[in-house]
Amino acid sequence: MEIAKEAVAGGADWIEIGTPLIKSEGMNAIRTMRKAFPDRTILADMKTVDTGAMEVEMAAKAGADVVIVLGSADDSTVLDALRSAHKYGVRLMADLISAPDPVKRAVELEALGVDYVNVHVGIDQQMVGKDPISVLMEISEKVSVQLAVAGGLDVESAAQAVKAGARIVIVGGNITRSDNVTEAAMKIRKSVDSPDSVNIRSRETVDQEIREIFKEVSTSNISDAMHRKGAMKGIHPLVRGKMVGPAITVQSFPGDWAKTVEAIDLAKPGDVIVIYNESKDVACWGGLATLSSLNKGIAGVVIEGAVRDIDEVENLGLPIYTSNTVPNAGDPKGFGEINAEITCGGQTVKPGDYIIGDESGVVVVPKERAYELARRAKEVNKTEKRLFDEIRRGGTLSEILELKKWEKH
Ligand SMILES: O=C(CO)[C@H](O)[C@H](O)COP(=O)(O)O
Repeated sequence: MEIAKEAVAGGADWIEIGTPLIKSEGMNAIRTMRKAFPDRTILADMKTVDTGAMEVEMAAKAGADVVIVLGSADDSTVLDALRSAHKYGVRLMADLISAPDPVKRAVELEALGVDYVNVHVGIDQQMVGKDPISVLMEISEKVSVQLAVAGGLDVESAAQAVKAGARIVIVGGNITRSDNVTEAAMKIRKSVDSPDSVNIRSRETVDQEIREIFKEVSTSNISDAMHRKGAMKGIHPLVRGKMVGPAITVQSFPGDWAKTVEAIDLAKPGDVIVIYNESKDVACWGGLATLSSLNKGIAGVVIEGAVRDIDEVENLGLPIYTSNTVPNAGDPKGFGEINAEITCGGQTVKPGDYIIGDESGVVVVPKERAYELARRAKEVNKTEKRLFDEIRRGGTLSEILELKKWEKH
């Protein structure tokens, strides 16, 4: 309710009751919003896939103005939903989320008679890099039904969507999980009203985007996004500083520091050297290796094993995370391997996996899922910002999360 009030203050015309809210609170979510916002259009995202007439009737009687049916539902469901919508005086929007051929289906849905077609890329799909704008452009050339668009829209993509022909712009997380909902809604409003005034930046490479996001979020955000996995055990910051980069791995052996130091020469600027050395009593890393790493532009070092020359490495400032410190080193014997799969801090690390370190410790993100997990961590980060904002206003975490209600039963 607070978020809805703040979004309306920022210029939102419609209030969408999202599917998760409908699933957790049922039709009462629609009734409550209807009562609180008598002059706003209430959109009920039922995502109906069967019993179209019954679900439209429920939402309409609770106070919705527009009800969403899944575009990929059977024609019989869409048609019966439409009959019910006409009977109860509401409008029907068909949502193209996950439709196998969205362009073809949009044409069919227009022919079936829906009031709106929503070109929608779902939240999970956004996390793997999909966005709705290019499909929207294609669809808007083929239909004249009013088009809505949704799927991770922000100030820039909202403007692009309007220019591509969208009449309704549905924005979720970039408003609802902002730490200033009113301001976020105002910015979207402005971009929808004057799309030509918005400067569209060119996109970074995927690797740049991953690094940028991991720099913005915390290791705790990332571990949450990985369902509490990915954190190294027993590895702590020795020289503090945010560290982000792909791993170059080193498997070394007690008393030997040859491979740990040779890895510096193989590493590229921005890499993180991740070392497993069995010995907690003989150092495999020290001040000279640290200075060499700085010369190569390495982002940081993680060592399950021991580091020495602590005064020097602290002064040099390269982020180092380790399990132990000792004064004595071994010798460069030459055992071990560079860029083999290793275990460090209890986590499997492959070359190229993303390694992120901060005050809380180190997490490992498998390279195959780096983009998705960066995006998901950013969502966790946004949610936490919103929670901080609500707690600052005087609440407590358990009140805001309704912890008792949502404990596992
Ligand atoms: O229907 C939804 C998810 O299925 C969302 O409401 C819609 O995608 C808008 O949210 P966001 O802008 O965060 O994608």
